[in-house]
Amino acid sequence: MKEFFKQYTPFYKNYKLQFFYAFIGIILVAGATSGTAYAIQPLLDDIFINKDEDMLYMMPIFVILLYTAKGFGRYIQAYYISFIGQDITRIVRDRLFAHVLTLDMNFFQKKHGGELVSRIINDINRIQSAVSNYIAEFIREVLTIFGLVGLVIYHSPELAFYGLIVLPLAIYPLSKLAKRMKKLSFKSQETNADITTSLSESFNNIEIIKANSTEKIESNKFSIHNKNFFKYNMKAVKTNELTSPLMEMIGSLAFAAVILVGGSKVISGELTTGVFSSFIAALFMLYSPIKRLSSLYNKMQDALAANHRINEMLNQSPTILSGNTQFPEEIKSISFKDVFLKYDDFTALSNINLEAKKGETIALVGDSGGGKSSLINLIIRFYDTSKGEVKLNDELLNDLDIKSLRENISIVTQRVYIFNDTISANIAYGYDIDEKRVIEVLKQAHAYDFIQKMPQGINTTLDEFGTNLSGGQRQRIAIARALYKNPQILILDEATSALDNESESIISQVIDEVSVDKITFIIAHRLSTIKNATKIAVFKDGEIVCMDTEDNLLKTCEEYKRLYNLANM
Ligand SMILES: Nc1ncnc2c1ncn2[C@@H]1O[C@H](COP(=O)(O)OP(=O)(O)OP(=O)(O)O)[C@@H](O)[C@H]1O
Repeated sequence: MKEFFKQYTPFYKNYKLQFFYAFIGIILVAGATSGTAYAIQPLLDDIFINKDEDMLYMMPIFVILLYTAKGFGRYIQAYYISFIGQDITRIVRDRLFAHVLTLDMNFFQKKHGGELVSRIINDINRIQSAVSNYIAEFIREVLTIFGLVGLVIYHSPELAFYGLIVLPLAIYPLSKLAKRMKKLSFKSQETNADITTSLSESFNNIEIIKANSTEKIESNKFSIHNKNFFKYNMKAVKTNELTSPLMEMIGSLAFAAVILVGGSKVISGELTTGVFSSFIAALFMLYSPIKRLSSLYNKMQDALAANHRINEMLNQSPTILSGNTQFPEEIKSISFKDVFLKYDDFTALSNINLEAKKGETIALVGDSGGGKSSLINLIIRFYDTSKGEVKLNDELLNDLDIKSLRENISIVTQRVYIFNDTISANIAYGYDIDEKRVIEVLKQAHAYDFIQKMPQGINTTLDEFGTNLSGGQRQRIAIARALYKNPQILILDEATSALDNESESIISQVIDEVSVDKITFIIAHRLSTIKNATKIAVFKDGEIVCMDTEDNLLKTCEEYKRLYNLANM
């Protein structure tokens, strides 16, 4: 808990004014609560017993003022405290998202999107009350307790002793309950993340689910997570709701003692009825803030668990670090020397030696899982080599500024990413929109014809998954996007797989034309796409087993011949 506040206290200095207003509200509420208990004494003694008429007119005004002050206090406290809580969570959520985006590809490959969504939305919501409301409630309840304790002691120190003596008895069971709450909060949050993960997985794979009629299986899987969530929430309710009856039972012991001792004092005339009633009222009122404090402590456990998970992510730092050298004006070559790549313990690439020069197109072929995409992962620095070096001109790739490296690389993969925005914004993604250039690259990618026919041409809005486009049209958009920034390295990973033969050969021609001043890497299963490549690297089990032109490979490389024959069967 200490750590939690250490982490969030620095935020508070930006909200001095809001805290000031909230504090006034808190004082009004705490003061008015004690005032209400106090008012019972003159009400009974002066009005009912002494028949004081002045009091009869003053008391109603006093009560109205008291409740008005309390209502006003509660309102401004609630408003300003919420403001602080909402604003801090907004900032933490922004920070967390920005931080997560800087993490390695490896992180995203291991974490489910749904889990990340759950942390950024649900976990941060959970800390919102803790950074604001709980603090305010804590201060308010403590002040109220002080006010009421002061009042009971003022009325009768002896009775106060009997009324308050049982309080320490409550500490042990309450702390047990709090510990249990902490454990349950963790569980409940984990199962909540499972639910989000399961949902996002299902919606992302809806095509496969429908095509295989697995709706029932998926909804059953979801039900299990949902049931677990229910189970832990109910356990938490069971624990949390025990606080109140427990406090009341312990409290009843105190009341019994007070009635016995206080009642006999009233009978013997030592205490007036008014003082005794005011005392009892204050004691009654006292138990409710104490109860609230302990349930606050339990709720705080939930926030601590969420914060622990948030910190887990905030404490992760990227291992793919940027160098300082800007990407060269002109690329001359990229070379791999004795390169190895491991994903955790699995060696995906070994002994890679390859050099590509400006103007060359290198094709990467081989069976699935051979390591082709892994080589691309190294060029764009989604991963770093485990051994060996990759150089661009004479500069180590790792010494280059990552942003400038990626600005000079365009990659088109089989999976096309479309953003919910206009076609021109999709093409110029990350750069200013130059409509002339957008049209130029759309023409190069043979996409302009179908886009012209759309209602608003290049200003037509695409939906997030590009569902208003065919697979081939989406790929052309992706190719146009890759060409837009005129990269020095162009990577096409199965980029033309969704195109028909005719379109593919047209696009291949375009790529041949644009690649004269670049280094181009092409991964393609359709070998017709790569026949013009400068050289073809044949991958098998993470190694390049042959590398040459197609003609030579057909003469010398058994593995290529096998692939070639397979493709032409
Ligand atoms: N992020 C990763 N973590 C762990 N293993 C991985 C990861 N990415 C790839 N692999 C493994 O590395 C090996 C090479 O994968 P890679 O994607 O480079 O093959 P590929 O030749 O591009 O295959 P395909 O033609 O199917 O795209 C495979 O066995 C794959 O399971």
